[in-house]
Amino acid sequence: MSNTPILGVIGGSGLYAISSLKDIETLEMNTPFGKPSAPLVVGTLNEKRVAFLARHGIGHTINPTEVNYRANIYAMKMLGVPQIVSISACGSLREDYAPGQIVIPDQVFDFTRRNRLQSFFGDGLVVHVGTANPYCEDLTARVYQAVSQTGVITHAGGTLITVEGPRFSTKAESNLFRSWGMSIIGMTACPEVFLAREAEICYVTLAHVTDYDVWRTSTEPVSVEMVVQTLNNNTHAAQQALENLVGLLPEKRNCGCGDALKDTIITNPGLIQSETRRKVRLLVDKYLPS
Ligand SMILES: CSC[C@H]1O[C@H](OP(=O)(O)O)[C@H](O)[C@@H]1O
Ligand SMILES: Nc1ncnc2[nH]cnc12
Repeated sequence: MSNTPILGVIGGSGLYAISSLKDIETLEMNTPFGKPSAPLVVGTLNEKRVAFLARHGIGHTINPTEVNYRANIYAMKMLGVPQIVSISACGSLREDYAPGQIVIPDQVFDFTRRNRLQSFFGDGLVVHVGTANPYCEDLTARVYQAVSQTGVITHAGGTLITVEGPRFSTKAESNLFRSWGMSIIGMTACPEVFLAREAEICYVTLAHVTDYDVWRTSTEPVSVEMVVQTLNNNTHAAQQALENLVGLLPEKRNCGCGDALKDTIITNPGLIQSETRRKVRLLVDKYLPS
């Protein structure tokens, strides 16, 4: 078996480890963008190597604004991970997406405010990556199949709005997001999904619906207790879905994610500083003259 992980899993609130991983290696990593949220844990799941990372750190010490999203995605890239599933706790902005169910969104809306670092590039290297369809459609189909097999009610599609947090929304905000057609709400999808695209890694969010946010008059407003309680009832389903998913992953990707940076570099290669290039070598070397 190759030691290169076939799948990366970024676990969010309530998912700090994959209990069924075997033959584990724990890797303290460093990247040109700093340290990831926690050591990466590589282990075997259903006969395939999988890399796991706890987004908020062990013991949940890092809030959504403070997560070093660039280091987390770059660390996955350094391991050679071709596809990532993000597990995320989300509020529902629709009546028919109920707590306890799972949503696989197909769009995101970035409503973050605190200037989260959105790109690996800059410093004299200008890159404009396409994000019209931010989620990998091939991986989405497989994740949907894997989750459906668990028996949990699963919804394909919907727009995930990312708010800055760490506070939950006001009723005015929640109702506005509903009027905009948003389906679910979280605090971490952006910029993670965009950085995965720049790293040419397929990316999908598996969203656990944990609450109805604050808009629904007949329901208590979201609280941490509510989120944790719903997640605790659902952790087993997420782990089972991951086990199913590794059995459904292709040996070779057939989507376009692996070439996402093709024709996106607009800077004259002769003007790129060697220090800048060195930092993102893993991402751009195949597109630049040596
Ligand atoms: C604990 S409630 C709010 C918190 O939960 C979600 O985290 P993640 O997306 O990492 O599962 C949400 O985005 C907030 O960060
Ligand atoms: N209602 C909510 N708003 C933002 N992030 C969340 N994570 C879980 N529920 C949430």
